[in-house]
Amino acid sequence: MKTLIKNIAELYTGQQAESQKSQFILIDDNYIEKIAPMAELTLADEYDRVIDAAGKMVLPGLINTHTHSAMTLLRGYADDMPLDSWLQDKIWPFESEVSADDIYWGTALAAIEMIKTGTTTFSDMYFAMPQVAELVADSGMRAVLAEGLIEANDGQAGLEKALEFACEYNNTAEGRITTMLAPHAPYTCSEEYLAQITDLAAANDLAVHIHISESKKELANFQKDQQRSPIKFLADINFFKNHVVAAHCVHLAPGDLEIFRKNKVNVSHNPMSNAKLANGIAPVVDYLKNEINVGLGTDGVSSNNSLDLIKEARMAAYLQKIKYSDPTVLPTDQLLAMLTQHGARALNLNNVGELAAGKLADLIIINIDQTSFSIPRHNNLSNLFYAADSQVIESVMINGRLVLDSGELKTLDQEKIFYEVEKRAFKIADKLKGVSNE
Ligand SMILES: CSC[C@H]1O[C@@H](n2cnc3c(O)ncnc32)[C@H](O)[C@@H]1O
Ligand SMILES: [Zn+2]
Repeated sequence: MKTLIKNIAELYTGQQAESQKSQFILIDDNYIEKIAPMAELTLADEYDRVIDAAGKMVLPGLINTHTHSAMTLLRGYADDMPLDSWLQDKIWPFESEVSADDIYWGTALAAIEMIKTGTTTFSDMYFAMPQVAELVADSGMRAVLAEGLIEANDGQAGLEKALEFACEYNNTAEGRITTMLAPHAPYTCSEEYLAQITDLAAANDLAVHIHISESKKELANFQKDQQRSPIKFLADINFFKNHVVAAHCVHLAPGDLEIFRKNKVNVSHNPMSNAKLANGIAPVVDYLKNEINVGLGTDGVSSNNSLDLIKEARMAAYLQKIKYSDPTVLPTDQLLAMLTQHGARALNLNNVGELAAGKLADLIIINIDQTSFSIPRHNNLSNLFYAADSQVIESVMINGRLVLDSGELKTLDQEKIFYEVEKRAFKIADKLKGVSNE
């Protein structure tokens, strides 16, 4: 099937720094065949369906480099707490009651939210990955999936299962699913466990997704117990020999930046979660100055509490401007690059993050014509990042398929998903209330 997106008022391809006016995109099944000015559209450009993008801006689909999708089940369940007690007293007890089916439905709710806010790819570290993969297949989304490993809970059996999942599901769902290994953090996995994961990742050509240096306490505990930072500890065990996506990376010790630069570590910056849990503001400007690749992530919905990457980018810009007392840092073109090309690089995805002939057709169509946020149109990217809400996202195409068409979800049954999530989340919360009241 061939699709023509015509009359695009403003197009950001990611390949050219500047936007282009009045363009068309021709898509052949899941690949972009051609992008050119409308004046160059000829009868030779054949197509089966047309999307009229007059008054619309088209961007590459947005990429969430770090989340725990099914944590939608915990939205609003545990707020305003510090990381360690939030995890130990509220999140982990709740998660111990969550079933594989609950995770399917929680991920479905996440997919609704991601699609409606323009996310086409997400990187998930959570439990019950076969169910997450099923939802990804059903929803039409693109995802990088990894079974999260906490050594005390998962041990060797969990590691075997995670590896089996990664090998079996890599490149499935028409290529929309790729996989990684995901040790949770250096404070929940021992040196031996992390070394074993490092070797298994290398042997199976898998990238690794992990939380690192999220809180001040994590850095202080490591320095007390190990006389080195978590990043130096990981470097010492050769953890960075694989492609690594490191979430958070808020607190660095001297030398850590150089370790990241030398080893080409990819940082997933999660400003909303870092702010809400009061973990601090990551030194993103320093990462960028050192040519360290930075993508954006939302983290899970219990520490955010949404999956909206436009909001995330806005928060990233504001916090970096404050941290460095410099309003020029993280301008809107940089935000877009972090959400698209840099995110794709972080996730080891070569064919998304940019719009060009030969790339996969993952894109979003934004209304810049009839929303108050979009007028006046001095600068549409500025309006998107500094003014808009997700209402401006009109259509979302993933792998050449419209999953949101003029505001209508095409792959997911929203009513059923809302019902299932509400029912399942309350059931777990009620059970835990019973336990703590006894
Ligand atoms: C082993 S699956 C992932 C695991 O991580 C937990 N989690 C969610 N957010 C954070 C965070 O900000 N720091 C550390 N761990 C986090 C999640 O609840 C799962 O248990
Ligand atoms: Zn996380």
